[in-house]
Amino acid sequence: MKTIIGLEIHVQLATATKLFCGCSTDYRDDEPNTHCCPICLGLPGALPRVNRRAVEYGLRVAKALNMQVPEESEFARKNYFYPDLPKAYQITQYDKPLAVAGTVEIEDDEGHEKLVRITRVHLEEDPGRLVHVTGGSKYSLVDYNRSGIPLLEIVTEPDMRSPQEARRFLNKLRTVLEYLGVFDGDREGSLRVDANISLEGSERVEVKNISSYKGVEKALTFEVTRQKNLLRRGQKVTRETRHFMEGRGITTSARSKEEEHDYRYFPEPDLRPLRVADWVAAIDLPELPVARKNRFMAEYGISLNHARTLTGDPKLADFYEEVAEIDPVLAATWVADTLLGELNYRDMDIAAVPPGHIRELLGLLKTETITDAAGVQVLREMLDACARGSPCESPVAIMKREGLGKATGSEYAPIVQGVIAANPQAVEDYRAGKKGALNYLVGQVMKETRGRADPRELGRIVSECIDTDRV
Ligand SMILES: Nc1ncnc2c1ncn2[C@@H]1O[C@H](COP(=O)(O)OP(=O)(O)OP(=O)(O)O)[C@@H](O)[C@H]1O
Ligand SMILES: [Mg+2]
Ligand SMILES: [Mg+2]
Repeated sequence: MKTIIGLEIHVQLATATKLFCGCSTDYRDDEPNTHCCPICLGLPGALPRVNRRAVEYGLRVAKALNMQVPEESEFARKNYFYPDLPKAYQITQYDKPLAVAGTVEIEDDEGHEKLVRITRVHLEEDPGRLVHVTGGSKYSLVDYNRSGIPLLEIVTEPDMRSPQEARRFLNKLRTVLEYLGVFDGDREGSLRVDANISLEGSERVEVKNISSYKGVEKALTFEVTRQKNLLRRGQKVTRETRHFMEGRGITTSARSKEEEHDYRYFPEPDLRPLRVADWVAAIDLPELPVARKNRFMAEYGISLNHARTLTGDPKLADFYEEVAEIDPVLAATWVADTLLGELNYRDMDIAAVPPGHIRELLGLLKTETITDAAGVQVLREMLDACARGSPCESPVAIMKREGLGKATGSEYAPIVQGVIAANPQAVEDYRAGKKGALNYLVGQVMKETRGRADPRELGRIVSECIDTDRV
């Protein structure tokens, strides 16, 4: 049974001020209702003016998603009565959106490239936020700091065929938005998704307001199972809106289609239509993820996997380019595999790592001043210090302090002798032709030298020692 998924994504645009007034959007640590004015409070007689930057950001997204920008687009009033909306209508766009008909390339479940069509993008204002007081209170509080924050709603065609595809689409979209610099992914609630899902031939269900990618994938996976079970039992899927309960990983019915509001949309009389089609041509886009990935492979000679990982986040890609010079392939392995793994383990951001230090470490590795194993130890020491907020010690300093420089032959000759003497069985096995025995002996020496010996060199020396012994 074919699964059909379409998404509506609300992106919070990272402008300094709100969509229709000059109130600051940076209210994160501030008291409720301190970023408001007559316009975003919807007081009678207040008139909105469109934030030029928000329109520009919308157009950047439109251009990056290969969309068409019509000659004219228009704001509309969406009427509903709820305390988060002081005007009793939301200013949004309805039948004349900012842009239409785009595409995003993703990988399907078989690993092939496929296009997800974008139906439209439009600008709208965020409503306020209701705060429900716990403990059986008879009232709720409302905070209008968020009221009027610019949102870009991106609507896709129902082109995704599995919850995993939906997740990959969102990842891709998020990367593009970060490259465009129109969106601050670290801000809570900066991307909220309504996920529509149906099984071929049945009604669709809309799961509203999911605030994480994992949440979208989980909610959709739950819905696939729920809807299949209904059909298996001979029941029907009803057209309805559902909520996702993040904690329990399930969706629950919110309202059926018949209970939907009639929003009585009409053109916003206080704002003139936007005529911005010409503006699009003048917008310069930065290099986007696909182009950057291809350039990384061509320019630095690195693998597709490394290029994908490194360009998946613009900050990481910039970081890589800052340290790539000495040896691009070595740098790709260390940044994409080792460093990223160590950062994830510590829940650290790449921004906390000084590129100069990684360049220095790569230099030590390249000149074989330290071994890979000792390099990892140096890196860990360094990141632990950064994570504690201590000054970030340089790799050379750590290497010297900890004595992690590559061991010289004369330094580990006695250790090799000791290991050979202590493991006669392994020596015997090696002589009998077992390759694994040599690796074991080398491992023992590595352990005693704390990874400071070069394993290849060591292999040669250990086997030489055993062979000489024999004579
Ligand atoms: N059969 C379907 N199965 C799954 N998704 C679908 C199906 N048909 C349409 N969709 C998706 O549902 C979404 C339709 O959103 P649209 O805004 O047009 O309508 P709506 O959900 O009724 O309106 P709104 O949510 O704005 O009140 C799109 O993302 C589209 O891809
Ligand atoms: Mg919808
Ligand atoms: Mg909508």
